[in-house]
Amino acid sequence: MTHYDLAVIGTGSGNSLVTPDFDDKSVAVIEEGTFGGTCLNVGCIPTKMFVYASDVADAVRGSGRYGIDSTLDDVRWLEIRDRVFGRIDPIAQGGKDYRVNGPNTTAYLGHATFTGPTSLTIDVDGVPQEVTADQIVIATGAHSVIPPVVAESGVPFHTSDTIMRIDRLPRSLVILGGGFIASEFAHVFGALGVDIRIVTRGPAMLRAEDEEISRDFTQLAGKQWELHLDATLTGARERDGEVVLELAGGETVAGEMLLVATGREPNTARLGLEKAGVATHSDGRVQVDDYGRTTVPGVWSLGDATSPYQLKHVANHEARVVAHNLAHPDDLQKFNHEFVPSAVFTHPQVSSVGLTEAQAREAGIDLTVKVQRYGDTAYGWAMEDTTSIFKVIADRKTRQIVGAHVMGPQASSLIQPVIQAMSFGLPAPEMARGQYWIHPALMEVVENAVLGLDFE
Ligand SMILES: Cc1cc2nc3c(=O)[nH]c(=O)nc-3n(C[C@H](O)[C@H](O)[C@H](O)COP(=O)(O)OP(=O)(O)OC[C@H]3O[C@@H](n4cnc5c(N)ncnc54)[C@H](O)[C@@H]3O)c2cc1C
Ligand SMILES: NC(=O)c1ccc[n+]([C@@H]2O[C@H](COP(=O)([O-])OP(=O)(O)OC[C@H]3O[C@@H](n4cnc5c(N)ncnc54)[C@H](O)[C@@H]3O)[C@@H](O)[C@H]2O)c1
Repeated sequence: MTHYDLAVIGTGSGNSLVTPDFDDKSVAVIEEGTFGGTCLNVGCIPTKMFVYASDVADAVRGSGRYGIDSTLDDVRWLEIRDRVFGRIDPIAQGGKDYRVNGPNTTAYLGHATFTGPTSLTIDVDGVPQEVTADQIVIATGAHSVIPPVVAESGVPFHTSDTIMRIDRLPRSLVILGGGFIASEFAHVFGALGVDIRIVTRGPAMLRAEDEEISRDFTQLAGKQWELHLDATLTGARERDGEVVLELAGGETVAGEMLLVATGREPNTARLGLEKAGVATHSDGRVQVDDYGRTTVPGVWSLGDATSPYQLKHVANHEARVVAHNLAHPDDLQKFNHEFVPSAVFTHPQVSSVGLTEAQAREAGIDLTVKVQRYGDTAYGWAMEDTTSIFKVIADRKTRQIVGAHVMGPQASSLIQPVIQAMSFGLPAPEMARGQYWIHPALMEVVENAVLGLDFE
């Protein structure tokens, strides 16, 4: 039995908990998979590197609009893939080496399970290692949910963990799901020439977004990809080297490969939380208070293991707060989840922060709403844009922006000034008038959106 000041389970955002505050302390860092966790290895970073390549392919295809003739001659998939992982894999390996050989940390490469409130057993290649710690952090992330119909059918399928490493592009890809991961991979593979067939149970894509954005995005998605909305999956089988999904009503959708993107659930089921007394929500997320404390003193949690957001910037924020709190028990900081933005790096990009229009109406806010079309600004003319929108929603009484929802090029960047205004309580008129906006930058879309709010 080895005792530590701190034990961290999971090396995604958990890896950043070993701050200089722990320089003279002993820390166990435990990882059963690839060092660096989801975002680095199978999430944000590789997906966005692929998205960039796919954006370039789309730009080539679309160049005729500007009087430039070009043809997309070839897509060298293996080079695209190896550019991504040639960059990422050494970072994961370097991170692991640093924890294995670095100062004051001991790396345990195996699956951790609680045996009591302050004790863990770690299965390292079949050999149990017993560890106790004054403080333990559960930063175990989440994994893809596989609907039983798919799991029990025995058909081969990919998840986001495996699809990026395939050896050749399929002719066609069936994607089950219509959320973040489905939309991003539809763009990645669709732009590289794969026929995309999306099967999702809802009536629209990206249903968690503002209704107008979800509706407009679904329309554009339908022009790029084959969409099967309102689908109930009843069976799955293989036929002539293809995977066939069977839907209620008798329709079938077939493709050379299947990607399952039907949500992610927290990695808490095989953690022995009941032995520690750590309580979870009904969906498996670890229960924490505003400081990241679980129901057991000395046990903390952060990121996808506990958060409803499942976003890397949230996991990183929570890690910063927990890192502080671990070392400063008399000066605890709170998580700040007030204005959590998100972006979907699909085609076109989508981003959002704050309340949707429907949520704001439901909250009884006296609203002013402006939908600014990119195409009605100078830069939008340069882009020949006809579909992109920046929607901003404000409270007429307080003059504060309560939400923004964007669909179009650079949506993930354009939304940032609104996030800033909301976070620092800057009223919309001051935001619009109190600073210069570079003319004729694309950012004028934001300026005009905020100027268009009606506070009379
Ligand atoms: C395809 C995809 C794209 C994404 N893109 C974005 C994006 O663009 N922007 C964004 O903000 N978010 C994105 N996300 C979400 C983001 O990746 C996650 O929110 C974030 O990585 C969660 O970090 P974490 O530290 O909580 O968990 P993770 O990074 O998942 O780390 C948890 C670690 O714990 C380990 N572990 C689990 N259980 C145990 C155990 N019992 N013992 C030992 N080790 C264990 C796991 O192996 C894992 O390495 C994406 C996710 C996916 C899947
Ligand atoms: N850019 C980003 O920030 C980014 C990118 C990828 C993933 N993520 C994170 O990962 C999380 C998980 O992504 P996701 O796309 O798997 O989940 P999601 O919750 O975004 O979407 C799941 C989709 O699957 C559909 N679905 C669920 N069960 C189904 C079934 N049985 N048959 C057909 N359709 C079904 C849902 O209706 C929904 O459209 C996201 O919520 C997000 O937080 C973030």
